[in-house]
Amino acid sequence: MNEVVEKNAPVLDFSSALVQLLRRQNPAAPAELFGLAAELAKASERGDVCVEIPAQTDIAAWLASGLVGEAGCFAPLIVSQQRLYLARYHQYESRLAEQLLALAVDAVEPPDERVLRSQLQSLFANSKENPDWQKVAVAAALHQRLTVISGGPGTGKTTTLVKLLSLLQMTSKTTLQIGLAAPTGKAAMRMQEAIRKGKADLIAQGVLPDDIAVKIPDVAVTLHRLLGSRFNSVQFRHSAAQPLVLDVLVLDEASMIDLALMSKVVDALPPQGRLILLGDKDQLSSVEAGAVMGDLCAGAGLSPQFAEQLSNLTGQRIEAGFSESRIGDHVMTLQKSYRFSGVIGDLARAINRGDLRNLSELLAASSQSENSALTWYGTNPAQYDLMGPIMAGFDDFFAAVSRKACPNEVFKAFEAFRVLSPIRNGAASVTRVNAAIETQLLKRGLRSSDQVWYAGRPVLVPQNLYDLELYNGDIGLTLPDESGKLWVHFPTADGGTRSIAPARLPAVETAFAMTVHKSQGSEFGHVLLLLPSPAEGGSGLLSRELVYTAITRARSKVSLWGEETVIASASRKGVVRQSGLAARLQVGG
Ligand SMILES: Nc1ncnc2c1ncn2[C@@H]1O[C@H](COP(=O)(O)OP(=O)(O)OP(=O)(O)O)[C@@H](O)[C@H]1O
Repeated sequence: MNEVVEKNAPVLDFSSALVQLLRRQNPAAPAELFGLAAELAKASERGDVCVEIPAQTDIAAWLASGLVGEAGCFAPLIVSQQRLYLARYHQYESRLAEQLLALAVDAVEPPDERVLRSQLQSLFANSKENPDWQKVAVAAALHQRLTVISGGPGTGKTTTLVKLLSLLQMTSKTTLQIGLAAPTGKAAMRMQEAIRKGKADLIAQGVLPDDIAVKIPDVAVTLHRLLGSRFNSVQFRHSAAQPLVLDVLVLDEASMIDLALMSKVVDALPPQGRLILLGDKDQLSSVEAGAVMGDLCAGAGLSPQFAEQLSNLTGQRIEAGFSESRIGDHVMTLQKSYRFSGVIGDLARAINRGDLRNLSELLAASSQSENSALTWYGTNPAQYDLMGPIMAGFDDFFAAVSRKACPNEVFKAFEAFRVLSPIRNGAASVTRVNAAIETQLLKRGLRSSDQVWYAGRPVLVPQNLYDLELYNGDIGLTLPDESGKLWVHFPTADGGTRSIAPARLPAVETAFAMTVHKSQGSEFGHVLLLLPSPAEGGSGLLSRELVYTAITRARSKVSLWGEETVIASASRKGVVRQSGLAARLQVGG
């Protein structure tokens, strides 16, 4: 009988399920506690790590209920620093903060300052910046176990990394084992391509000797692969008990790494291992809970002693900053973009700063000519039939599919253009655009109406599929073999592709258009960004970080579809994720 009741019971959302569980444990607990627990569950699904507890709350009564404990207690909910946490998030956050602070104070063998000064001089001989923050970041990292390098697109994070790794190898008595990883397959692939290019550039400039270059790896893996994911388990093979066998771990696209994963990576770092994080603190936070990169960079500034040491090493005047953070000396921000000198960079900056006047001028000056780097469909966006520009954007891709070009070539053509939207459903959404494109393909005879799989169907993997070694966000392209049989090709780390039968991929989504969140860690030649108005249901999701992230995915062209008021209000709205990590890293935290 019980079984029947269970089977027919409605499926509860997380919030109701949590409250039900807590009520079962102690029905007499304070009503406000159940209320805030429900809010906490909902907030955690939005990406918050905790919620603030109202000032007048009788926390003693909550603790007496047995449902809430203080740090270190065994209870479903934890109260800490006037915040309420789900126990596991509290564990991740407090442990990560402790480990980062320990890494920050842990000394490394200091390099010979005289030698380092001359090595920096030769590596940055062509530098025209003063101060050159790339040089400062390298000089700082040589003295640290923990270094965070934040910078917008094209600010030279990878270039800086290659110089840093070469100096680490040059100054080490033994060859250092260096691991390179990124949160998604796409990001790992981009990381290794950028490192290969960075190495080649430095070799060509004559500042990276061949014997050092070979000691800098140029193969990057996903974080899940690095840590050793296990089938059906959230635990990894590598942890504090079985640390990674590495001297230096570099993580790219750190803004995409959520609290739980970051905590597990740092856990798996071996004693004496160095951690270097690269990312852009202004981008969207991770899909899962936390805002780790933003929290690590919050309130950071250089201490007077370290600023002076860096001034001596770099021969440049480095100002100390007022730091609220205990890891302020470990956070380096690269300022100058070497990629975006034109309108895309200006637009990204205007959005980031909420500079509405500049934004308005840039939009007004945009043109709808093919060659313009910024096209704006803004005056009454609904009047535009976007299918023309969208299909034109995929012209080269469809041509490559039709002439049965090799998978790598088809991938290259696909990377040239992408439609991005903040929303999955509704007008101007990912689903709507993908369906409209598939209708066009039907009209052009490139697929038949009953065909889910067709030559040229791009697909996105929406979750980790460990048995297939595919990860959330991976993109595959459906292409026929010589006999006409369809296979889905995925890029591999060695620059090739591997193919999987469509039948093994039941849950994938068509990916001509994708959400801005899923586009993180990728880059496309031309991005067409759809920004739905409040009436179209998109405004709640729009934020400065989202528009900035979307725009900076574009290498050479951005097409923007949305009213100026929508873009302006997004750029005024920063996303604040509730988290206690920044506070734990703060002076006195
Ligand atoms: N100091 C510099 N002087 C001149 N060009 C530079 C400098 N630093 C980087 N670049 C060039 O700028 C481009 C972007 O550099 P890099 O790939 O290192 O940036 P990034 O911040 O890693 O970019 P991404 O946004 O892709 O993560 C490269 O072509 C690189 O050669």
